[in-house]
Amino acid sequence: MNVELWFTAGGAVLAAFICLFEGRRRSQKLLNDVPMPGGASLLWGHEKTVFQMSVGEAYAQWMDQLHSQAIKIRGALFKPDILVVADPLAVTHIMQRHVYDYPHSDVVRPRIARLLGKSLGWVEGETEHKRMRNLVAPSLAPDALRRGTSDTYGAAERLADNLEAHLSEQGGSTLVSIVDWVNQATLEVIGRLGFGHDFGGGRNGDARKILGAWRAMAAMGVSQMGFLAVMMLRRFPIFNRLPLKALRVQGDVRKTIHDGVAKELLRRHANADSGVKENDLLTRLVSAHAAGSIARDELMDHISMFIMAGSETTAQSLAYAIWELALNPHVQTRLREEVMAYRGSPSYDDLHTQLPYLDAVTREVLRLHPAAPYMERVSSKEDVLPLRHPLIGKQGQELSSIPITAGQTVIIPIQTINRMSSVWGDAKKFRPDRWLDELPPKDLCSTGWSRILTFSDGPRNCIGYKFAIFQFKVILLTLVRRFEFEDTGAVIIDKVASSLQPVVQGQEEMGPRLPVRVSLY
Ligand code: HEM
Repeated sequence: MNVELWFTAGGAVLAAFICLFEGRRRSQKLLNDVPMPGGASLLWGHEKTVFQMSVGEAYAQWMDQLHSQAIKIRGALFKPDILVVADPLAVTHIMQRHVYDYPHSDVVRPRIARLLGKSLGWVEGETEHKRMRNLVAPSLAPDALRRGTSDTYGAAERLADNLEAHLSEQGGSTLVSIVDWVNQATLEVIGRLGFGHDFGGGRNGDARKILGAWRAMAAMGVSQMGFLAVMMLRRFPIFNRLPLKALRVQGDVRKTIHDGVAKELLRRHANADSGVKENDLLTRLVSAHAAGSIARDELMDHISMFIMAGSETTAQSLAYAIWELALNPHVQTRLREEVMAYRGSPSYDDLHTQLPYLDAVTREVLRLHPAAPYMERVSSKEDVLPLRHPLIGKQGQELSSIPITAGQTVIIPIQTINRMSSVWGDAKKFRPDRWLDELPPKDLCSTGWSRILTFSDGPRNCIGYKFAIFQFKVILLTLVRRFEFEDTGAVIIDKVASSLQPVVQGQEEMGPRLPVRVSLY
C-alpha cells in the first residue's frame, strides 16, 4: 500500500472518531426537510457515486427522483451532509447578493493557490477581491479584445497550419486528441493578448512544459487517487500541508510558469523589448508593482492564473465543440456554410452580430459542456436560502426557503443546472437551433450570461468570459473553414480535475482525451 492509501485508511478511522465529538448535529437538523437520495455508503457517503458517474449526472438523477432542485448528499468520511442547490433563486441569492458570505471551500481554495496562484480566483473578502478585479478588468474588456483581433486570428491560423502539416504527414486524415491541439492556440492567444508573448504557436519549450504539467495534474485529478485526495482534503484540510504526489503535481503547473515564462516576461519588460500594448495585462501588473501597490509574489501569481485560466478552460470548450460537430454532421455542414459565406475575418463586433449560427453553436456548446462543471462554497454565517421551487418537507408542508448554519458546504452544480429538462426540454440534446427559437422563461433560468451558469453569476462571475467567447469563435470558425471532423465512436465520460476533463470509457488510465478524426476540407 503506498503512502496516500495509508493516509486514507488512517484518515477514515480518525474521521469516524472525530465525528462522534463534533457539532455536526445542528447542520444536519437544519437540513432535516431537504430530501436525500438513498444508497449512501458508510465510508464514502454519496461522493463516490458522484465521482464514478459522468460529472453532474448523479445530481441530475437524484433531483429528478426526489422532484427537488435542492437536495442534500452524505459527505465522505463522515463529513456533515453537503447541500446541492440548483434552484435559480437560491443560486442567485448566493452568487449575486451574498457571494462574499460564501467563500470557496477548504478543498478548492488551497488547490487554486497551489495550481494557479493567489490571484483573482483565490482571493476572498469584498475589498481585496474588488481591488484585484479592478486591476485586471481593463485588459479583458471589449476594446482590448478588438485591439487583439489580428493576434487572435494569427494564433488560430497557426494552429490550422500545424494541424494541416500533421495531416499531410499522416496521409491527409488522422485521429487526434483534439484538446491537445486547440490548447496550443488558446495558450498562444493569452500569451499574445495578455502578455505580448510568443509561445511559438503553443509549441515552444515553455508551452510544452506548461501543457505537460497541466496534463499530468489532470491525469492525476481524474484518477482514483485524485478522488481519495479530494475526500481527504475536504475532511482534513490540514493534509494540504503534506507532500503528497496529488498535491505536488498541482504545484508543478504554477512553478513551471513562474520559473519559465513569467521570469522571462519580467526580464523583457524591464528591457523594454516586451512587445506590450497599451492596457495589456502585463503592463498593468508591472506598473502596479512599480508603484508599490502589489508585491512581486502577487504579480507572479496573476501571471500564472491568467495564463492557465485564460487558455485551459476555452481549450476544453473548443474540444467539446469539435466533438459535437463530429457527432452532428448536419450542424457542422450548416456552420461551415455560414462561416464560408462571410468573406474574410469577421471583426470582434461582426462575430457577435453577423454570424447567428456560429453564435448559437457557441451558446449550445457552453450550455452542455461548461468548463467549470460545479462550484463548491462554504457559508461563513447562518443564512436562509430562498427557493423558487418550494420543497415539500417531511410533514408534507411546503417550504419556500432552507435555513443553513455557518460552515455548511454548498455545491452549485453548473452542468446539472444547464441541462435541466424542466427548463430546456430536450436538455441533453445538442441542438443549437434552440438559441434561434424562443428561450425558456427567465424566471426558470439562471441569471448568468445567456440564461446559463457556465460563467457563474454576480460579482465573482468569470472576468474572462468575453475573452473566452471571442477566442472560441475565432478558433472554431478558422478550423471549420479548413477541416472536417468525424466521430470515432469513442464513448466520452466527463470528469473533473480543476476543470472539465473528457476521458474515453475503457481507457480511463490514459487520462483526459477527446479523440476525433480530422481531415482537410
Ligand atoms: C469557456 C471558458 C471559460 C469558462 C467556462 C469559465 C468559467 C468560469 C467560472 C464558472 C468561474 C467562477 C468560478 C468560481 O467562482 O468558483 C470563473 C472565474 C474566473 N475566470 Fe473564467 N472561464 C472561462 C474562461 C476564462 C478566461 C479566458 C479567463 C481569463 C482570460 C478567465 C479567468 C477567470 C478568473 C480570473 C476567474 C475568477 C474571477 C473572480 O473570482 O472574480 N476565465 N470562470
